[in-house]
Amino acid sequence: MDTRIENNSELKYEKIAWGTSLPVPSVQELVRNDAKEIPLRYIQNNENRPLTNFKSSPESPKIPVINFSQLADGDEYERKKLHLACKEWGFFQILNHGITKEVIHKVKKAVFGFFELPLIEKKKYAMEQDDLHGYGQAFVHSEEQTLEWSDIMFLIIYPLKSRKTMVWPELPGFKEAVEEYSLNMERVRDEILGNISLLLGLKRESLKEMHGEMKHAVRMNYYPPCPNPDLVLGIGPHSDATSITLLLQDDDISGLQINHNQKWLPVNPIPNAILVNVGDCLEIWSNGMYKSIEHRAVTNKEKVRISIAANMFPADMMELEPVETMIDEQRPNMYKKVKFLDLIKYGMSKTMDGKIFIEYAKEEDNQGS
Ligand SMILES: O=C(O)CCC(=O)C(=O)O
Ligand SMILES: [Fe+2]
Repeated sequence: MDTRIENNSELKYEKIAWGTSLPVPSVQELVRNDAKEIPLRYIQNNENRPLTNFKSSPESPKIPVINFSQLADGDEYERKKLHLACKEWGFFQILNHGITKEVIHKVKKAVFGFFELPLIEKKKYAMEQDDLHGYGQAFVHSEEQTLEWSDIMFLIIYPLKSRKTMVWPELPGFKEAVEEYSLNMERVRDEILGNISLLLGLKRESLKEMHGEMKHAVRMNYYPPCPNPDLVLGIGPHSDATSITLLLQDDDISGLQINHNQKWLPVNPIPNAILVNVGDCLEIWSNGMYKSIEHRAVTNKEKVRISIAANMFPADMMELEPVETMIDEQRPNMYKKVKFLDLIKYGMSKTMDGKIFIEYAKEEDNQGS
C-alpha cells in the first residue's frame, strides 16, 4: 500500500512558484558512461572558461574567518570582524560553530549516498517541470543554453508545510541526517542574523522578522570529475537570491571561486568550517553596505566534489527594501521596494548569470509588476 496516498497530510506541500526549469541529462551519468568528449552543450564561451590551473599562493588574500562561539558570547571584536567580512568580502568562514563532526559526516554521507544511487532510482525524485523541488538542475530555459557540469537536489526543509516529502529520498538515515544538520544550520543562522541586525542598527530579532515565515532550503550540488575542466563550469557566476547562505564543502577538494576585487579567487576549504555568504536580500536590506558577491564553481579531472548549501529565503509575499537605519544623505536609498516573489521569479526566468536578482531591485520600471 502506498502510505503517501493513505496519509493525505503527507501529500500536502506548496509548489515553489518561483519558476520552471527544463529537464536535462544527468552529468554524473555522462561520466559514468565514460564520456571522453564533452558534449557541446556544456562548453563555455571563451570569456567564461575557468582558469583551473590557477592556484592560490600564500600571498593570495584569504577570506575572513569568524570565531562563532566568541560571536555568540557577544564579543564586540568578533562582531566588528563580521561587519568587515560582510562589507569587504560578502563571504566568511565560521569555525567553533558547535556542529559536531558526526553531524557533518552524516549529512555528507547522506548526500553522497543519494547521488550514488542508480539513475533510475534518483529519477523517482526528479523535479517536475513546473516545480523546483527535487533532483535535476535549475535555471534551464532553452535547448541552446550552456549547461553546468553538475547535478543538483533541491529540498525545502522548513517550514514543514512547504516540504515536498515525495522527493525526499527514502534512504536509511537520509531524512534524519538532513534534519539534524539543518537544525544546526538554523541555530547558526539565527546567531548570524542577530548579529547582523545589531550591526545595521536594528534590534537583534529584526532581520529574522523581516523574512516573515522564512524558507530554509537545501541545494545539494554534485560535481562529477570532468575530462577537460578548462572548458566547463560546475556552477556559473551568480549571486544567491537568499538573505544568507551557509555552505558546507568538501574538506580537501576546492572548486568554489569568488569574485573579489574583479578577480576570481579560489576559496580553499577549511575542514569542518561553514562558509557563509551575503545574499541579495541582505544586500537590499543593508542598502548595499553588504553586497552579495558573485561566485562560481570549477571542476577537476580526478575527483567528485559535493557541496551542501543551506539557503535562507524570506516568505514569497515579503516586501524587501533598505532598512531606514541604513539610509541617510551620504547613503541614499539605492533599491526599489520589491516583493520577494517578483524578484525571484524575474531571476528564475533568466539564465543564471551574475547578479540577475539584484538587477530587478535596481531596475527603474519594475514597480508595476
Ligand atoms: O559548490 C559550491 O561551492 C557553490 C555552490 C553554490 O554557489 C550554490 O549552491 O549556490
Ligand atoms: Fe551560490
